[in-house]
Amino acid sequence: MVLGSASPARLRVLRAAGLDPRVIVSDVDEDAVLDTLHGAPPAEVVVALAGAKADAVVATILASDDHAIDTVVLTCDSMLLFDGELSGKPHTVDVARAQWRRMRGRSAELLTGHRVSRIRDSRVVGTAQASAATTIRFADIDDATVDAYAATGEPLAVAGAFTLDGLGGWFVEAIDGDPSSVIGIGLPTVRLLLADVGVDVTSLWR
Ligand SMILES: Nc1nc2c(ncn2[C@H]2C[C@H](O)[C@@H](COP(=O)(O)OP(=O)(O)OP(=O)(O)O)O2)c(=O)[nH]1
Repeated sequence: MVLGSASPARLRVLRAAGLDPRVIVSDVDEDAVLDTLHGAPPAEVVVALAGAKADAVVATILASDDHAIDTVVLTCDSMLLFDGELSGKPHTVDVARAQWRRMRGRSAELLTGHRVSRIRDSRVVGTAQASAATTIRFADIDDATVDAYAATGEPLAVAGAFTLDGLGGWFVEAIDGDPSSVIGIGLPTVRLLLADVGVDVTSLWR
Protein backbone atom coordinates (compact mmCIF):
# COMPACT_ATOMS: atom_id res chain seq x y z
CA MET A 1 0.00 0.00 0.00
CA VAL A 2 1.05 3.60 -0.64
CA LEU A 3 0.05 6.39 1.74
CA GLY A 4 -0.05 9.60 -0.27
CA SER A 5 0.43 11.88 2.70
CA ALA A 6 3.10 13.86 4.55
CA SER A 7 1.10 13.47 7.74
CA PRO A 8 2.96 11.65 10.52
CA ALA A 9 -0.40 11.17 12.23
CA ARG A 10 -1.84 9.28 9.27
CA LEU A 11 1.22 7.06 9.02
CA ARG A 12 0.99 6.36 12.76
CA VAL A 13 -2.71 5.39 12.48
CA LEU A 14 -2.00 2.93 9.63
CA ARG A 15 1.06 1.40 11.31
CA ALA A 16 -0.84 0.92 14.59
CA ALA A 17 -3.59 -0.75 12.53
CA GLY A 18 -1.21 -3.34 11.08
CA LEU A 19 -0.10 -1.73 7.81
CA ASP A 20 3.37 -0.56 6.79
CA PRO A 21 2.69 1.68 3.80
CA ARG A 22 5.25 3.28 1.50
CA VAL A 23 4.90 7.06 1.76
CA ILE A 24 4.75 9.21 -1.37
CA VAL A 25 3.93 12.85 -0.65
CA SER A 26 1.69 14.68 -3.08
CA ASP A 27 2.67 18.22 -4.02
CA VAL A 28 -0.90 19.40 -4.55
CA ASP A 29 -1.66 23.12 -4.11
CA GLU A 30 -4.66 22.64 -1.83
CA ASP A 31 -5.62 26.30 -1.99
CA ALA A 32 -5.76 26.15 -5.80
CA VAL A 33 -8.08 23.11 -5.57
CA LEU A 34 -10.18 24.88 -2.93
CA ASP A 35 -10.57 27.85 -5.29
CA THR A 36 -12.39 25.55 -7.75
CA LEU A 37 -14.78 24.29 -5.04
CA HIS A 38 -16.56 27.45 -3.87
CA GLY A 39 -20.10 26.57 -2.85
CA ALA A 40 -19.50 22.81 -2.91
CA PRO A 41 -20.88 20.90 0.10
CA PRO A 42 -18.20 20.44 2.80
CA ALA A 43 -18.07 16.64 2.43
CA GLU A 44 -17.46 17.06 -1.31
CA VAL A 45 -14.64 19.52 -0.63
CA VAL A 46 -12.58 17.12 1.50
CA VAL A 47 -13.23 14.24 -0.91
CA ALA A 48 -12.18 16.42 -3.85
CA LEU A 49 -8.96 17.39 -2.05
CA ALA A 50 -8.21 13.75 -1.28
CA GLY A 51 -8.87 13.00 -4.97
CA ALA A 52 -6.49 15.73 -6.13
CA LYS A 53 -3.78 14.28 -3.90
CA ALA A 54 -4.51 10.81 -5.31
CA ASP A 55 -4.20 12.02 -8.90
CA ALA A 56 -0.77 13.51 -8.12
CA VAL A 57 0.55 10.44 -6.29
CA VAL A 58 -0.82 7.97 -8.86
CA ALA A 59 0.82 10.00 -11.65
CA THR A 60 4.13 9.83 -9.77
CA ILE A 61 3.81 6.04 -9.39
CA LEU A 62 2.84 5.45 -13.05
CA ALA A 63 5.66 7.68 -14.28
CA SER A 64 8.06 4.84 -13.48
CA ASP A 65 8.83 2.43 -16.34
CA ASP A 66 7.74 -0.57 -14.26
CA HIS A 67 4.76 -2.06 -16.09
CA ALA A 68 3.83 -4.55 -13.39
CA ILE A 69 2.93 -2.22 -10.54
CA ASP A 70 0.24 -3.65 -8.28
CA THR A 71 -0.61 -1.49 -5.29
CA VAL A 72 -3.30 0.52 -3.54
CA VAL A 73 -2.93 4.27 -2.97
CA LEU A 74 -4.67 5.95 -0.03
CA THR A 75 -5.00 9.73 0.20
CA CYS A 76 -6.97 11.89 2.64
CA ASP A 77 -7.86 15.43 3.55
CA SER A 78 -9.22 16.68 6.88
CA MET A 79 -10.98 19.97 7.64
CA LEU A 80 -13.12 21.29 10.49
CA LEU A 81 -16.70 22.37 9.78
CA PHE A 82 -17.73 24.95 12.39
CA ASP A 83 -20.64 27.38 12.12
CA GLY A 84 -21.00 26.41 8.47
CA GLU A 85 -17.38 27.25 7.62
CA LEU A 86 -14.61 24.84 6.65
CA SER A 87 -11.14 25.46 8.05
CA GLY A 88 -7.86 23.61 7.69
CA LYS A 89 -4.67 24.25 9.61
CA PRO A 90 -4.36 27.61 11.44
CA HIS A 91 -0.65 27.97 10.57
CA THR A 92 -0.25 30.91 13.04
CA VAL A 93 -0.69 31.35 16.81
CA ASP A 94 -3.13 34.21 16.31
CA VAL A 95 -5.39 32.16 14.03
CA ALA A 96 -5.25 29.17 16.40
CA ARG A 97 -6.16 31.40 19.37
CA ALA A 98 -9.04 33.02 17.50
CA GLN A 99 -10.29 29.58 16.39
CA TRP A 100 -10.30 28.32 19.99
CA ARG A 101 -11.99 31.44 21.34
CA ARG A 102 -14.82 30.76 18.87
CA MET A 103 -15.18 27.00 19.26
CA ARG A 104 -14.55 26.49 23.04
CA GLY A 105 -17.64 25.18 24.83
CA ARG A 106 -19.24 24.35 21.47
CA SER A 107 -19.31 21.48 18.96
CA ALA A 108 -17.97 21.15 15.43
CA GLU A 109 -17.54 18.40 12.84
CA LEU A 110 -14.15 17.10 11.78
CA LEU A 111 -14.54 15.92 8.18
CA THR A 112 -12.03 13.61 6.53
CA GLY A 113 -12.21 12.83 2.83
CA HIS A 114 -10.64 9.59 1.56
CA ARG A 115 -9.70 8.26 -1.89
CA VAL A 116 -8.51 4.69 -2.50
CA SER A 117 -6.97 4.01 -5.93
CA ARG A 118 -6.22 0.40 -7.01
CA ILE A 119 -3.36 0.01 -9.46
CA ARG A 120 -2.77 -3.32 -11.25
CA ASP A 121 -0.32 -3.95 -14.11
CA SER A 122 0.48 -0.25 -13.87
CA ARG A 123 -3.08 0.83 -14.64
CA VAL A 124 -5.72 2.29 -12.32
CA VAL A 125 -8.33 -0.48 -12.25
CA GLY A 126 -10.55 0.94 -9.53
CA THR A 127 -11.15 3.91 -7.29
CA ALA A 128 -13.43 4.52 -4.32
CA GLN A 129 -13.96 7.63 -2.22
CA ALA A 130 -15.95 8.71 0.81
CA SER A 131 -15.90 11.18 3.67
CA ALA A 132 -16.25 10.54 7.39
CA ALA A 133 -17.65 13.08 9.86
CA THR A 134 -17.08 13.07 13.61
CA THR A 135 -18.71 15.56 15.95
CA ILE A 136 -16.29 17.04 18.47
CA ARG A 137 -17.39 18.76 21.69
CA PHE A 138 -14.76 21.19 22.92
CA ALA A 139 -14.22 22.14 26.55
CA ASP A 140 -15.00 25.73 27.52
CA ILE A 141 -11.39 26.63 28.35
CA ASP A 142 -10.34 30.11 29.52
CA ASP A 143 -8.16 32.56 27.59
CA ALA A 144 -4.99 31.66 29.52
CA THR A 145 -5.44 27.98 28.59
CA VAL A 146 -6.13 28.87 24.95
CA ASP A 147 -2.97 30.98 24.88
CA ALA A 148 -0.89 28.25 26.54
CA TYR A 149 -2.12 25.63 24.05
CA ALA A 150 -1.56 27.89 21.03
CA ALA A 151 1.95 28.71 22.32
CA THR A 152 2.92 25.01 22.16
CA GLY A 153 2.62 25.18 18.37
CA GLU A 154 0.72 21.89 18.21
CA PRO A 155 -2.61 23.41 17.03
CA LEU A 156 -0.93 25.32 14.19
CA ALA A 157 -0.24 22.29 12.00
CA VAL A 158 -3.43 20.29 12.40
CA ALA A 159 -6.87 20.68 10.86
CA GLY A 160 -9.24 22.41 13.26
CA ALA A 161 -6.43 23.56 15.58
CA PHE A 162 -6.74 20.55 17.87
CA THR A 163 -5.56 17.00 18.26
CA LEU A 164 -7.44 14.11 19.84
CA ASP A 165 -4.26 12.16 20.65
CA GLY A 166 -1.96 14.98 21.75
CA LEU A 167 -2.10 18.05 24.00
CA GLY A 168 -5.52 18.82 22.49
CA GLY A 169 -6.90 15.72 24.19
CA TRP A 170 -7.17 17.73 27.44
CA PHE A 171 -9.80 19.92 25.74
CA VAL A 172 -11.93 17.41 23.79
CA GLU A 173 -14.82 16.48 26.10
CA ALA A 174 -16.61 14.10 23.76
CA ILE A 175 -16.76 12.85 20.19
CA ASP A 176 -19.54 11.21 18.24
CA GLY A 177 -18.13 9.20 15.37
CA ASP A 178 -14.98 7.38 14.33
CA PRO A 179 -11.94 8.50 16.39
CA SER A 180 -9.39 7.44 13.75
CA SER A 181 -10.95 9.79 11.18
CA VAL A 182 -10.33 12.68 13.60
CA ILE A 183 -6.64 11.83 13.77
CA GLY A 184 -6.51 11.66 9.99
CA ILE A 185 -7.68 8.35 8.51
CA GLY A 186 -11.12 6.81 9.13
CA LEU A 187 -10.21 3.12 9.38
CA PRO A 188 -13.80 1.78 9.12
CA THR A 189 -14.36 4.02 6.07
CA VAL A 190 -11.10 2.90 4.43
CA ARG A 191 -11.92 -0.76 5.11
CA LEU A 192 -15.10 -0.37 3.03
CA LEU A 193 -13.33 1.61 0.29
CA LEU A 194 -10.68 -1.10 0.02
CA ALA A 195 -13.46 -3.70 -0.29
CA ASP A 196 -15.03 -1.58 -3.06
CA VAL A 197 -11.80 -1.99 -5.09
CA GLY A 198 -11.53 -5.70 -4.25
CA VAL A 199 -9.01 -5.55 -1.42
CA ASP A 200 -9.58 -7.22 1.96
CA VAL A 201 -7.88 -5.08 4.59
CA THR A 202 -6.77 -8.20 6.50
CA SER A 203 -4.65 -9.15 3.47
CA LEU A 204 -2.63 -5.95 4.00
CA TRP A 205 -1.77 -6.62 7.64
CA ARG A 206 1.98 -7.03 8.21
N1 LIG B 1 -2.17 13.68 15.57
C1 LIG B 1 -3.30 14.29 15.12
N2 LIG B 1 -3.25 14.94 13.93
C2 LIG B 1 -4.41 15.51 13.53
C3 LIG B 1 -5.60 15.50 14.27
N3 LIG B 1 -6.55 16.18 13.55
C4 LIG B 1 -5.97 16.60 12.41
N4 LIG B 1 -4.69 16.18 12.40
C5 LIG B 1 -3.69 16.41 11.35
C6 LIG B 1 -3.72 15.27 10.35
C7 LIG B 1 -3.18 15.93 9.12
O1 LIG B 1 -1.77 15.85 9.14
C8 LIG B 1 -3.61 17.38 9.27
C9 LIG B 1 -4.80 17.66 8.36
O2 LIG B 1 -4.32 18.38 7.27
P1 LIG B 1 -4.37 17.77 5.78
O3 LIG B 1 -5.54 16.85 5.63
O4 LIG B 1 -4.22 18.90 4.84
O5 LIG B 1 -3.09 16.81 5.71
P2 LIG B 1 -1.56 17.24 5.68
O6 LIG B 1 -1.38 18.51 4.92
O7 LIG B 1 -1.02 17.21 7.08
O8 LIG B 1 -0.89 16.03 4.91
P3 LIG B 1 -1.24 15.55 3.43
O9 LIG B 1 -2.03 16.65 2.76
O10 LIG B 1 -2.05 14.28 3.59
O11 LIG B 1 0.10 15.30 2.81
O12 LIG B 1 -4.05 17.57 10.62
C10 LIG B 1 -5.59 14.80 15.52
O13 LIG B 1 -6.59 14.72 16.25
N5 LIG B 1 -4.42 14.22 15.89
